[in-house]
Amino acid sequence: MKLLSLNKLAKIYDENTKNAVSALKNITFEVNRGDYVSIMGESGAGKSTLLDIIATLDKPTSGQSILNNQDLGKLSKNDAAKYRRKNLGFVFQNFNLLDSLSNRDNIYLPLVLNRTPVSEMEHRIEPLIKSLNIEKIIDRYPSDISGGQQQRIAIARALITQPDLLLADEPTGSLDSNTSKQILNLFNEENQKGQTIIMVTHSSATASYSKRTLFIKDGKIYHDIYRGDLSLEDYQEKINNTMITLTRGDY
Ligand SMILES: Nc1ncnc2c1ncn2[C@@H]1O[C@H](COP(=O)(O)OP(=O)(O)OP(=O)(O)O)[C@@H](O)[C@H]1O
Repeated sequence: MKLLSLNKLAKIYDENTKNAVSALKNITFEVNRGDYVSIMGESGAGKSTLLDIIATLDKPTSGQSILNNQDLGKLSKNDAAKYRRKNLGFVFQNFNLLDSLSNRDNIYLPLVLNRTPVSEMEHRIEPLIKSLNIEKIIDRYPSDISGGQQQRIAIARALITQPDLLLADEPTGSLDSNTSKQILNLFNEENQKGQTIIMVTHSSATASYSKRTLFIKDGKIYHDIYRGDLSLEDYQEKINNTMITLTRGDY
């Protein structure tokens, strides 16, 4: 079932000035519920711009981004903030946890902002504590735990609102390769439980954990590949080969 549709999406920064940058051009694709899509491309290709538009942090110059029948470009700033808190979860490269709050309170934060009753917050955090293996650190503070543990707390914070869509921007960019694998395995577990995920990454190893990889080049979709029955290694090789042809196309 379709969750997200991008229709002929374009973004021009500083339109009608001599500094105009055409960051996205005619982007059209759909994401189904339960999909796990990674977005790859060289620096400056338009990945962050695309993620910002899907995240309702920015608006397209033309075209539409429709999530669950809601045209995101039509939301006012206030409504976009409410929509984000209710329907989207975010995981960032640098975790973005608040040091002044305990890990538990960091996880509760989006629910506090949504005025969720305490009993409901306690009910929702329990399965996350178990599945993300954060029992031992839940009442400590972000500055007292490792990067991988901080990312687990950040994932719990993103999932506690039970978002339609989890958006991740280089979620393993600050982690060593073993810890990255653990975090990516957690994403896979959540995806197997039905969580839809879109993840921006520079790393083919990271992208190989997803079910589908979209390649962006110069603001356009260059390629769209599916893992299908491929092993992690074979899928990573396919992603690497696509990145090589994408890069070579410059010359
Ligand atoms: N706020 C802005 N104002 C003007 N131009 C911008 C702005 N943000 C991005 N751009 C330009 O839009 C294009 C796409 O940038 P974007 O940040 O989306 O690329 P990216 O693929 O995410 O790159 P990276 O991998 O380096 O983060 C680039 O040419 C960039 O310079």
